[in-house]
Amino acid sequence: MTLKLTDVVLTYPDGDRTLTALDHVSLAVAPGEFAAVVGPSGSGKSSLLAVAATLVTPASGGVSIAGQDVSRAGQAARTKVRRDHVGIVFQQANLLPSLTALDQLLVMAHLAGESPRTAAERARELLLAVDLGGKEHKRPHQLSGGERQRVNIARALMNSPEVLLVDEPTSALDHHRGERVVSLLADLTRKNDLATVMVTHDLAALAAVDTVLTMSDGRLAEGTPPRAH
Ligand SMILES: Nc1ncnc2c1ncn2[C@@H]1O[C@H](COP(=O)(O)OP(=O)(O)OP(=O)(O)O)[C@@H](O)[C@H]1O
Repeated sequence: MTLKLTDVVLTYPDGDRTLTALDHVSLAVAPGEFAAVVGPSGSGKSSLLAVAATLVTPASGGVSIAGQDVSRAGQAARTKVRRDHVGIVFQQANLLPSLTALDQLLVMAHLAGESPRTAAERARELLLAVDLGGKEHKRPHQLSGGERQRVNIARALMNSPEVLLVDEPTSALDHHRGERVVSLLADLTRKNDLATVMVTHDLAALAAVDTVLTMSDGRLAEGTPPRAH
């Protein structure tokens, strides 16, 4: 399993008490599997993504990414695992306003110390894969919301991650653009053998996923997605 959470408990201080955001959560996502996480506001979806992204350390339980146990790893080791194996797509595209689509991707490679030539090749391939061939030199304000989200996805794949974590990718998009982004995520998951976890409120998006995980009060229940046909 590429992403594995075992009996994870995450708590936050809440006045003189503690709030349990994740209450003994276990999940496993295999390469090529597209999982959606749904559930009411405050049920723990973002907390689950943050733990899987190694951005927060749970109070107890195991977190394994691409075969590496990161639950007891220090800050530097967690950053390395994140940089080498995890792609993260946030809700808002948060692209840098002055950079072209191509440069948004190259910044990532530069930060990772990759050779500019290999990086440029890979960045062009990824922009083609998200259907933005010909738009490499456009800046964010020259792109539609859906196109910006696709740049965001391509950027998350620059480090060739095994795990892709996606937070509400369709919330700023109309139905048609949202559908396109979700079907692109499904394609990329299969083609690149990614273990993808997508938090969503968008019920239409569930037709494209393999697994639906439902969070409620910090607990997780697994179900089968409704099929369109
Ligand atoms: N940094 C924090 N400090 C304290 N409590 C937090 C923190 N982050 C989240 N919480 C609490 O943890 C619980 C789970 O929050 P989380 O953001 O994971 O829910 P969510 O399902 O993603 O919600 P939404 O759909 O509204 O984004 C909530 O009760 C929230 O108030």
